[in-house]
Amino acid sequence: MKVSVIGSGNVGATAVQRLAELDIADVVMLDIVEGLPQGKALDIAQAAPIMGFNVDITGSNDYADICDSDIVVITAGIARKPGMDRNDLLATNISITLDVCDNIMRHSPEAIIMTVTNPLDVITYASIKHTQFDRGRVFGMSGLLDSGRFASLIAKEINCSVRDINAMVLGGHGDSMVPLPEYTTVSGIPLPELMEKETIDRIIRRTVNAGAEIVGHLKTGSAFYAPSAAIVSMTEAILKDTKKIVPASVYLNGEYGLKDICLGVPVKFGKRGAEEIIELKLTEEQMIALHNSAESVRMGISRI
Ligand SMILES: NC(=O)C1=CN([C@@H]2O[C@H](COP(=O)(O)OP(=O)(O)OC[C@H]3O[C@@H](n4cnc5c(N)ncnc54)[C@H](O)[C@@H]3O)[C@@H](O)[C@H]2O)C=CC1
Ligand SMILES: O=C([O-])CC(=O)C(=O)O
Repeated sequence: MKVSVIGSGNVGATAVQRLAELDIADVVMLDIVEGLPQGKALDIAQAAPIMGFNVDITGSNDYADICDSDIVVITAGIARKPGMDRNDLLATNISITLDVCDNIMRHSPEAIIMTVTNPLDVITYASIKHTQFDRGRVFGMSGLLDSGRFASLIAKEINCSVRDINAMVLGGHGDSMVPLPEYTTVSGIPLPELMEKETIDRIIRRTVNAGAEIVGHLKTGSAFYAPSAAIVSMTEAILKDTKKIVPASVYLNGEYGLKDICLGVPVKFGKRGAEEIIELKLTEEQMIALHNSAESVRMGISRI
């Protein structure tokens, strides 16, 4: 098995470290900056004897090295700084992404593509249109991260183990995301049975703002530990064909009443990538929120 990660910055390099420690695939890390992926790859490889993993880690500036990848993860691009919206990254990141897609088509045309670069849903849409790959082979990491944040905040609030929580956040990876308390459970108990609406609303507001909250602390960039964890969880589901269901940004073709857009919905992941979209029964209010989120993604799409 082989996974290539494009972009060796905070998200890319941390994802490579986590992937290496998982010990299930050789990893190529690539960046436009000379020396950066080579140095980080060497550093990670030299942790292998200490941590006990045994996969090859290659750092490169040459796309020939990504040949025959099972999965290519795109993290190349700029990250936001305080005061910026994810959409402010679009102009720069779209041209980077399309260049990366051209190189994937040339050097690893059979690969599954996981996009991470922001604004996530617009970048995923552009990647699908540009590559013309089957929609199961191009999808974005977003909802698993947002659900992880929701779950972490719930666990803190009720003082329980994060392991007992299954959270569900749909919609675009931005301010319009749609956390679903009714589909979020603690040991099988739906959240609204455990918490007052005001408490849930407060946690939802913090979940929606979680990326910006971290940008506000870091000042120089955005989150990467939880994002890389989500990348690796989805990668593992594909490589091991586990059929894990998590929310992710996929191309919708009528599901949830939406067409020709990428948006976060529950997806089953296996060896063919995004193998199946799960259609949840939503209340009218939830459906309106999802469609409003789609509208804000469409505004980004109209700019490409
Ligand atoms: N989908 C999600 O949930 C998340 C998305 N992100 C996004 O991921 C992206 C990366 O974030 P970070 O790693 O923190 O940024 P970073 O600035 O630490 O790393 C980005 C890397 O991309 C490289 N790069 C730029 N242009 C390139 C090109 N043409 N080819 C190859 N490499 C290129 C840069 O040299 C840099 O090393 C950002 O757009 C950020 O907004 C970050 C966290 C979560
Ligand atoms: O906030 C950002 O810009 C990075 C990101 O998408 C996240 O951490 O959710």
